[in-house]
Amino acid sequence: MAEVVLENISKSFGNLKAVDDISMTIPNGAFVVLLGPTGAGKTTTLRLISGLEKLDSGTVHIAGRDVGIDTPAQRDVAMVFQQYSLYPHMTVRENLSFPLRSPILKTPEDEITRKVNEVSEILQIPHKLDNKATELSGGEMQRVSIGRALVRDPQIFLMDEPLSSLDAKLRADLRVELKRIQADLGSTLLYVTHDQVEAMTMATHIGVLENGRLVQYGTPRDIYENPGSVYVASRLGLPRINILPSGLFEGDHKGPQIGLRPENIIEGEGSEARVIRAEHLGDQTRLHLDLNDHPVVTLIDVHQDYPSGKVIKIRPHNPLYFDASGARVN
Ligand SMILES: Nc1ncnc2c1ncn2[C@@H]1O[C@H](COP(=O)(O)OP(=O)(O)OP(=O)(O)O)[C@@H](O)[C@H]1O
Repeated sequence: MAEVVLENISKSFGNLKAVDDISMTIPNGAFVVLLGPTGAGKTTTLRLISGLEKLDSGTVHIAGRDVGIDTPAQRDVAMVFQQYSLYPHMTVRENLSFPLRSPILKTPEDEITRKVNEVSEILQIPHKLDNKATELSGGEMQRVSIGRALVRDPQIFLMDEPLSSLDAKLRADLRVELKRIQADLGSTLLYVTHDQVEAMTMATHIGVLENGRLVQYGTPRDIYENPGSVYVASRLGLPRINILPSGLFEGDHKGPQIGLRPENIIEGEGSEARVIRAEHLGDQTRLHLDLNDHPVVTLIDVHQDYPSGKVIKIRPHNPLYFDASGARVN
């Protein structure tokens, strides 16, 4: 496992800057999550590190070595894609063994058997080991794809939404397993996801991408509590942070836009808001409000009754402030 350092890396497709001057260090043993909407440049960043895509400019160092001219195989990275990439004519066991049989690794047979069995247990597919890859469901194929990476001991794992095609229960199980494996082995991992829960629970660091640029890089807590912009603040937190004109609330304000997460809204005093509806999600209840023609979403006590049309009062508590362009000001 190794530290990976990106220095000023860029990649364009025609006129489009898919990755725009990104510099970041992925520390040895870190679990780094890249967050950003579709098209932000997450997959291209992974492909540049793996060598599947060629850099326009900048450098990638893996374990202190510039890998600029190395092939993907020479870089010794293990990549898991969103779409499964298995050998269809091979069994699950053969698919999982394949990476270990490379002439470079020369893994002994008993070691291959041990690794394949261990990984199939983790991924809950030991009963499918002798099935052909074509005889698996989509979720099973995806687990075998993850397994093909996990049997190896690469410099870095690069994973592109590896859990997105799985059902909620399996996703939750594998989230815990992946984090455990990474922590046990001290693996270095760069992981792309749209799923906030995955990002908050697994990451040691989060990098937020916007139009090919890295706009913030820090711990999950830092990104949540100290976002540098409306854009970053909107990446984490469910329901999403409410961004409103500050003038909707009385008092002095540090900027023209106020950012309110549910924990920043105090009920019972302040500005009047009308209840649109309460959404009962089981473990939480979301309250949709209309505040002077601005929608506001917050959380309320599960047991309280909020009929539509009821008027309540709300006021900010320790809010975030942003300027007109969306940059943080407090
Ligand atoms: N081979 C390519 N040729 C042309 N344009 C490309 C190519 N690969 C990516 N792009 C463009 O580069 C931009 C970044 O794409 P990328 O796949 O890195 O985004 P992403 O953040 O991973 O998005 P998603 O969440 O949808 O996977 C997009 O606008 C995409 O259309």
